[in-house]
Amino acid sequence: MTEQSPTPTSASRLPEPRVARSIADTADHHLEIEDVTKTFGRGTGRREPNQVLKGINLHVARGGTTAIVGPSGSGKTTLLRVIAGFEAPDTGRIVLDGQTVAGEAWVPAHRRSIGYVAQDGGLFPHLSVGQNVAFGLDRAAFGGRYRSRRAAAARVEELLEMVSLDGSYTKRRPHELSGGQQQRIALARAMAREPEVMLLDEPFSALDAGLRVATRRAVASVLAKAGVTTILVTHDQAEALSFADQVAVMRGGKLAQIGNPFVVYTRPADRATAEFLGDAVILDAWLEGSLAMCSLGPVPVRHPTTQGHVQIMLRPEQIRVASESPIHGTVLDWDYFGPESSVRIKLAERVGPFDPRVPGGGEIITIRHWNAAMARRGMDLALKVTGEGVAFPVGEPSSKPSTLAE
Ligand SMILES: Nc1ncnc2c1ncn2[C@@H]1O[C@H](COP(=O)(O)OP(=O)(O)OP(=O)(O)O)[C@@H](O)[C@H]1O
Repeated sequence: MTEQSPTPTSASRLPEPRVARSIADTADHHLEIEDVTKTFGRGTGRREPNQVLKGINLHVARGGTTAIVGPSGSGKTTLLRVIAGFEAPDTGRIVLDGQTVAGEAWVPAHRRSIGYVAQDGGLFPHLSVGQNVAFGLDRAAFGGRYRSRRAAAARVEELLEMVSLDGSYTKRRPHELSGGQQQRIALARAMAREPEVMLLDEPFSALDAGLRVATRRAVASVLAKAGVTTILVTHDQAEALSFADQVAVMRGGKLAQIGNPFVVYTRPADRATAEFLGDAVILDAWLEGSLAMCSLGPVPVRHPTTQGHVQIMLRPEQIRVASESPIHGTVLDWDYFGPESSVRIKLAERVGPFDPRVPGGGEIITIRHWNAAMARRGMDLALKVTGEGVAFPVGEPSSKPSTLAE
């Protein structure tokens, strides 16, 4: 099967997720989520019950950053709300700092030492910036440290400074601020209670590309300095990979893979995860030992779990244009993105007698190249693969709609 083959797409046909060991397994756990399930609409009204969380297991290391990434409707926000205590799980257990907060015991949201920043920031439009931040300040808490007006005002200024906004902002109203500034104030308000865990629910999604990166960096730096354990929910794979030291890929109410960003990107557990986390070149191959023979030549595979006929996955940046190589392809077309181009190439067809162990070639692949000038239609390119591929069993469903599958 080439990248162009139509592939089954319905979520129900996706394979059962395979959960890799988490890097948090060996760390000091701040948060443990064990076998958590949640169903909405059970026994109420005419709606069918909808099981949104189907047995979630996740360990979060103290002071670490975890990104939960997955397509829309996969249950990410529901999981955050269960962690925060806004929803109770049906089964399973949540342990926060060694204390069970959901399961055999129940600790309400306001007693969990968890901060929450929503997608739109959720600032009160009728209150000034200072009043919004002060709202998060529990003046009776911390032994009444901020009970006096002056102490509270000083603390508000300190919190604004923490998110790189000076005291002149206190009198402004939320509508007088940029989206990025509003998100930083929402973070300051959530930080006012000095939570040990911060939950961020797509807080950067409404910002434009440049502001998004800058705000994400600023927020990450504030949380890291304060040593707050952070969980970010996003459907943006690049954001998840760059923000977190642990990425949990969610699909259909389950975690398909948990691991550090490099591992989940370069060694995805299955084809759907591979395609969700970035562009993937998927080719038919014949695997013997740890070497897969495909139309791009022999490609090493790390820890193969199967042999014989497989599909091999490479990232486009692993396929380079070489000055000399026995592997050839012809440029079909390209998309220019400024710093690089996406180049579509038809691989040469193999000549010679049929052999099931040697792919026939002719697949269409997409690679990336920095030099737009080299991409001329009909041009012959010599290609070579760098690094290792990942082998999947033949016929593993794709996560892409068939109309988008290349
Ligand atoms: N309170 C609720 N009552 C009934 N159904 C709900 C409720 N909250 C969420 N759902 C359903 O649960 C499913 C998962 O929703 P959820 O918001 O957790 O997904 P998500 O992965 O965060 O999606 P998105 O990225 O679009 O925000 C959806 O089908 C949604 O309609």
